[in-house]
Amino acid sequence: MKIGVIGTGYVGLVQGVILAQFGLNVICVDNNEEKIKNLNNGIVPIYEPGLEDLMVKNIQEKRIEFTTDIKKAVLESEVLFIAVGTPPADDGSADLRYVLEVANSIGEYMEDSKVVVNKSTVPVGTGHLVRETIQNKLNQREKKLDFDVVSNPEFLREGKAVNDCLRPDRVIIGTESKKAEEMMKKVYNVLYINETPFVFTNIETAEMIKYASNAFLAVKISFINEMALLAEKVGADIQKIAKAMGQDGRISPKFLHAGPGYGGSCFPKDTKAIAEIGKKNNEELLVIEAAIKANKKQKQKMIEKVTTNMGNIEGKVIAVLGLSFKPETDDMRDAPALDIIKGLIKNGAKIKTYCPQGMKESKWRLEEYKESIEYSENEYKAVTGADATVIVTEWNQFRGMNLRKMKELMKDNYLFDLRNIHGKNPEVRSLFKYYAVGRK
Ligand SMILES: NC(=O)c1ccc[n+]([C@@H]2O[C@H](COP(=O)([O-])OP(=O)(O)OC[C@H]3O[C@@H](n4cnc5c(N)ncnc54)[C@H](O)[C@@H]3O)[C@@H](O)[C@H]2O)c1
Ligand SMILES: O=c1ccn([C@@H]2O[C@H](COP(=O)(O)OP(=O)(O)O[C@H]3O[C@H](CO)[C@@H](O)[C@H](O)[C@H]3O)[C@@H](O)[C@H]2O)c(=O)[nH]1
Repeated sequence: MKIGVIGTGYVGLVQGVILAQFGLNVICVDNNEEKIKNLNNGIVPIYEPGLEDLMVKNIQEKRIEFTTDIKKAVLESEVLFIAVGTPPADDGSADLRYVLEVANSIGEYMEDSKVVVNKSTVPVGTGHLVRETIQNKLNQREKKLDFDVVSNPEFLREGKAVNDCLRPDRVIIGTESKKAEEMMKKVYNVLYINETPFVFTNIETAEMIKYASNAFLAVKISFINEMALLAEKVGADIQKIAKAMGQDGRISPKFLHAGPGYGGSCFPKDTKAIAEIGKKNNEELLVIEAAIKANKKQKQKMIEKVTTNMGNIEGKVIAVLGLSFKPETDDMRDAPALDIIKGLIKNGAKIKTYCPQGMKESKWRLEEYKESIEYSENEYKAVTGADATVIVTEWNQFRGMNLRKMKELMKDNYLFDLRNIHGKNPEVRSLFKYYAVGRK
């Protein structure tokens, strides 16, 4: 069976490679020529651990190919995955232009029956919009062709995407067609026969499962962040609170790490998108809206933590360690570090920074502030001469830093540990003026 995957970003590329790894023949399409050129040379354009090796292996075994030619992919594939971006529009709703562009191309080029699978995160109702778009194109071409639409949302986490796709917690298949359902069982045969839980449902439910899952996790993070702010005020310890809460199986310890607020290409965008869906359907989603507000406040609180504890930061040098929104990714979309750096610069600070993967993209995202930012070769160079160090992202190499050396290199000894990674080190409080999140 040949599978077409349209869009080779964080989701499409990983999905394409994993389907090839499952033994299917895959053709991946992107309209970004440079991306396709790199992929054809075995170069993965993103940082995602484990992906390049698996991709190269599948290229060599001739199970995966890359092209900019969407017509070829449509003609050759039985099943077509749509995995293009759904970025936020100005009002926070999901911008469906890329999804519908692809649906249009499918309608334009298909010559036989297809199963069209939506992997992008999309508002409820998009499955039907995709169907309508394809059908309109077929009508224009005066073609009577059979096709099915399936919603198959993706739950991979960046940095762990390969494992998440190889061993998903569950696979959601939303469709009204029995034939399409059977086809999807074949696509995911390796998972289906190996006890991965499958949920078969209608398109609307599948579409909403994705938003509900992301929104729930975002609410959980905003909740623990709010508890952290209170813990600081009353002299409690958020890490002990989270651990004890998590020991209740109904709560679970996951996603209870207080920090600088959630970021990334999904939680910020998807919480806003589902809040908009609520408004459009006259059902205000109060809990999710509160989580969005709390997340904005959390980032502001991190800036205040630095300014109030250091006093005036005008002319001070602040080392920011970690730029990407989480470790093991180069993704800078909605990374809290961006807001924190901007806030510190607006208060007069100069920034020295280092991130293992986020620096290239930060340079253009922070272009406007470039006079106030110096990018360093490593974490020790970044802290050299700094009045304060702010750890924004918990890359392992920052966990393993030699704190004595760090202190010696710094000019003053403020350490703001926004991920609570050094709190248990007995030396940290004697070496630094140490500030964590959610504990004194
Ligand atoms: N990134 C994640 O961790 C993640 C996880 C689950 C779901 N999602 C969802 O999956 C979707 C894709 O996310 P992503 O992070 O992979 O996005 P991305 O921006 O990394 O990749 C999208 C790709 O689609 C390509 N594209 C756009 N229009 C095209 C067209 N008409 N034809 C061919 N290619 C086209 C772009 O060039 C880009 O390479 C989004 O809806 C997102 O919300 C993302
Ligand atoms: O206890 C926690 C857990 C996470 N975060 C932050 O939350 C954000 C998102 O983290 P994570 O969920 O690990 O990363 P993503 O790669 O954005 O993955 C989320 O978004 C994807 C896109 O929709 C989904 O597929 C995944 O299931 C979902 O976890 C990051 O800024 C984290 O630092 C915290 O602050 N505290």
